[in-house]
Formats: sequence, structure tokens, C-alpha cells
Amino acid sequence: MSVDTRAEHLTTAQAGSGHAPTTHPARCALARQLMPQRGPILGGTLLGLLGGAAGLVQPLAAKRLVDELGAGHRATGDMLALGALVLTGAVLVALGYYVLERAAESVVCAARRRLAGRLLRLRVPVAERHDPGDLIARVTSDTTVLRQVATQAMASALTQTVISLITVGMMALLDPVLLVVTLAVIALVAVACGGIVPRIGRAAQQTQQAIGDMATALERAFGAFRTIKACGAEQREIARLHEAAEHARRTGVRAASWEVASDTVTGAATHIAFLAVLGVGGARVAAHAISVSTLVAFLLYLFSLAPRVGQLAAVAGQLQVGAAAALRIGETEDLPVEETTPITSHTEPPGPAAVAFDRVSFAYRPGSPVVHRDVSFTIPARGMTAFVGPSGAGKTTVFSLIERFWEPDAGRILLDGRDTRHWPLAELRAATGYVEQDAPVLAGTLRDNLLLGCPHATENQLRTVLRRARLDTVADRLPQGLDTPVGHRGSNLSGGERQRIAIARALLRTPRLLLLDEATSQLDAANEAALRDTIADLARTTTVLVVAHRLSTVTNADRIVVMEAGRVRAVGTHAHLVQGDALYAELAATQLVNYSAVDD
Ligand SMILES: Nc1ncnc2c1ncn2[C@@H]1O[C@H](COP(=O)(O)OP(=O)(O)OP(=O)(O)O)[C@@H](O)[C@H]1O
Repeated sequence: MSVDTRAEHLTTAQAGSGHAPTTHPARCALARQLMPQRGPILGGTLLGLLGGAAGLVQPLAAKRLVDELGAGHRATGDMLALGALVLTGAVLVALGYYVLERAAESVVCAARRRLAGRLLRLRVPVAERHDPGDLIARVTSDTTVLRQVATQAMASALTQTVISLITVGMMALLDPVLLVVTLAVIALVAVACGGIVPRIGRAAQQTQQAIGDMATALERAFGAFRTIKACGAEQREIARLHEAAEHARRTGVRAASWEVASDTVTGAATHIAFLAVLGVGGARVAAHAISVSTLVAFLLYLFSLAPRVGQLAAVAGQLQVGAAAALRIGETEDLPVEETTPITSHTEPPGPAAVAFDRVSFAYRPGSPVVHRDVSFTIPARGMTAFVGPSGAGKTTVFSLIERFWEPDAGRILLDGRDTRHWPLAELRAATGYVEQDAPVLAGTLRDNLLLGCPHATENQLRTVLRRARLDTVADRLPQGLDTPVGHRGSNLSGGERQRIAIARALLRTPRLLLLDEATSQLDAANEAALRDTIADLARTTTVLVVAHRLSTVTNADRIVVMEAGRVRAVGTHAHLVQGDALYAELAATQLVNYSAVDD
């Protein structure tokens, strides 16, 4: 098979079902996302570190300044040195931030590009198994979380740890006794934060999932916008969205509460440490154990250390959230995609393709009802073949299997005598034109839609297919002609116009095999009759397969395949089947009164 075989499920798709953010896979996923930018991230961190080091020397310079002034000396040089230190530190920190911000944007952009590249190449069964809203949230919202981790969290984790250690070293040099007092307070903070930080991570992960749920609910609503209005279901859908928003609010508030608790603990600890150091330090100054300037310098170090300890606590939470987002992104990147080998040479013979099903059996999912049972038929190159039968008989599935959206469980599908599994996928699809049942039209202009499968078509080719699909008058009527926007999913067009666009789009590819699934069901009688002639004309040079509910559209087919409950009942011409197949005769008896009326 021409697909990779990675895990087909997103384990973190549902709230609470994923890995805890601190697990090894989560950390590996985070490292995988950040690795390509490790150079700039380390560079930016180093600059921040140097800026922080400049800040570290400031208390010593201040101490010296106080000593000089206390001794009645002029201290212009010391003042200038202190100013230069402040300036250098600020410039280095700013530069570091800039480098990190750039690296973060690169991390996010690379993740988004990788995800976009893979999502559109997902295997159909895999794509159908996941909520589009959740997949979209992974590309937009989770990558944004990654950005924060790639800048602040990673850099802070490194710089703050190193600078905090140096600060502690400096404090030890100034007065070990005051350091013991400070470390005792820090130890208390560490114990309190140890309980708080994982809770911040978990709550923030749930917020990310809640945002994904909102995207899913929105995608669902916009996917059936008019139906929701027509059913008067706006309030119920709004309630669904409100529920998702409320869930995001609740988890957001929970995360914020824990963040506030963490800030409060570190803030209170700063004050306690300050008061303790001031009390013990004052006593030591009075006892001449240390000088006033030493106490001032120590307090300055303490004030620089306190926010760093607070930041380290926050960073631990951010890293957890980032790891959870990276895990969701990594899982999505690992979903199996279709092969991507581009077409290098056209090895297939020109002209119409022959199709055969050889004892094909198929179910959409293991354990789900069998849709095709031992289906066999042979369709020679050229001519029109229609598939008819009751709803759910498996007609559309024939097309899905030919296009290799799905693979048969047993049997073979042959195109030009060659198993479709041995065709390069791009080549197989290039040989085929497919008009789906609901004739999807994409947002953009009419021209964008037509050129979707054949971007280099000339203006002449465009005009020819427009005429053949009976779209020329529509295009002429539109205010900007072919460059008129058609709206979201072609909402500015009628159902019949959308179908004709889908047909024109398929014709433009000059396919060797044309698959039309209920492609004219929404056309008026005149347009349908004209398109029936176009298709009959096409069938002289191309193999045309048509799924039809209305027999009136296919009575002139070269052969008709009658399907029922996943089996081929009969194959023949209209005249032959009316005589020879009871189901077909019944369909003809109930439908062809209308046909005569239309034809006449
Ligand atoms: N993507 C899918 N996943 C799971 N089951 C599916 C999927 N598509 C179709 N089915 C099921 O497979 C069966 C055959 O569907 P298919 O669309 O091939 O029938 P059909 O003959 O074309 O029907 P209709 O005439 O109503 O379009 C149906 O029972 C349907 O519910």
C-alpha cells in the first residue's frame, strides 16, 4: 500500500484523555518542535544571560558607590560605570528578546507549514475520523502556545536558573548568614510552588482543549449555516457554543487562580525574606559584623532574586502547557498521509481507460456493515456506463474505491488492466475526473474553481468547457465574469450552477475516466438535456461512469450496472434490463413516466 502506517488516532483529541503534559513523550514532542531553532534560541538566551550578568554587577557597583560617597570621595567615575552597566544590560536583554522572538516565529511558522502540508494530504479514512475544528485548532491555537514556550519559557528557564545561581553565589560572598535566612524562605516558596505548578499546567491544557472544542462547534454551525436557520435551531447551536466558551472560561479561570496563588506565594515570600534579612542584617550591622553597604548590596540582590524565583515557577507551568501543545501538534504531524510522489512522466497510454472490479469486498471500517460483497464488472474503454439501484446500494462507494480514497478489503480494481494499488496515486487521479454528489465549490472566484484541477488551462480551453457545461451564459451574466467571487462554498450560486461548475472543472482536466455522481440532479430540464448530450458526446472519446437516481438520465447509456445491497444484480442496456431484471423494471415503471414528459 502506498501510505505510511503511523498511528491513525489522535490520543489527545478529547479533553482529559491525553498524556499528562509532563510525560516523556510530551517533553520529546516539545524538543522536536524546538530543535530546528536551537541555534537562535541558545543565542538569544546567551544574550539575555549576558544582559542579566550586567545587571548582577550593578549591586556591587552600587555598593562601591555608597562606600565612596560615605568616605567623602568624588564618585563621578563610579556613577558613569554604573550608568554604562545599566545601558549595556538593557541593550543585551533587548537584543536577546529580539533573537528569541524571531526564533519563536520560525518555530510557529515551521509547525504551521508542516501541519498544513500534512492535513491536506491525510488519508480519507483518517481525515473522516477526526473533527475538522479540532484539527484546525491544532494548527492555529496550539502553535500559538508553542510560540510562548519558544521565547519566554525556554529562555527564562535557562537564564533565570543561571542568573539565580550566580546571584546566590554573590549573596554568599557578601554574607553567608543572611544567605541562610534567604534560602530558608526560598525553600518554603519551592515547597508551595511544587504543588501549584502542575495544576497550572493541567488547567491550561484543558483550556487549549476547550478552545479546540469551540472551533469544532463553530465549524459544525457554519457547515450547515442555512439548515440551522431553516430549522430555527440557532438558539440550540448558540447554547452549544456558549457551553464550549463557558468551559474555556472555567478552565481559564482555574489556570489564572493557580497563577495568582503562585504569584501571591512568591510575592509574600519576597516580603518575608526582605523583613527577615532587614531584621537580621540590621542586627549584624549594629554588631559590626557587616557594613551598611554590604546590607544594601545584599538587599539589592535579594530584590533581583525574588522575581526570578517567581518567574521560574511560572516558567515551569508554561513549559508544561507548551509540552501538551507540542504533543497535540506532534500527533497530528504523525497521522498517516497519502503518498506524494509527483508525476514525473505520463506512462499511461493516452485515450479512454478501461475499468474492472474483480471480486471486490469492502466495509468502511472493521466491524461496520459490508458495503461491497464480491463485486465484479468490466467496463471497456470509451462509452457511458450508469450505476443505478436503491439508496445505500454502494454506487458512490464504487467511485471512492476507484479514486483510492479507500482501499478494498479483498479483490482488485483494475484500470487499464493494472491494479489501482500499483498506480502512483497522483497518476491515477490525474487520469480521472470526479464530480462528487454535492458538487463542492470553494470560496474564491469562478475562475479559481475551474482551474482547481488544471491550473495552466488557457483562456480558450476555459471558454470551451464553459460552453460544454452550459456555463457560458452564467459567466457572462456575472458582474466580474470569471473573476466574480462565488462566496463561501459557492453560496452566491444556485445548486444547478454549482453542479455545472463541478462538471466544467472535471472536463477541463480532459480525463481518461470521468466519474459523475448524481452530477445533474439539480439542473432544470433544458440544461439537463443539454448536458446529457454533452456527456454522450464525451463518451465517444472518454470512459464515462455515471451514478444516477433518475433513470431518465441514463436510458441511453451503453451499459447499466444495477446494484442492490452491495452486490451487482445485473448488467445490460436499458432495453435488456427492462425485460431481464425485476428491480430495474420496477425502477423504470415508477420513474420513466416523468422521463417521457421531460423528453417530449
Ligand atoms: N464515509 C463513509 N463512512 C462510513 N460509511 C459510509 C461512508 N460512505 C457511505 N457509507 C455507507 O456505505 C453504504 C453505501 O453508501 P454509498 O454512498 O456507496 O451508497 P449509494 O448507493 O451511492 O447511495 P445513494 O444512492 O443514497 O447515494 C451506505 O450504507 C452508507 O451509509
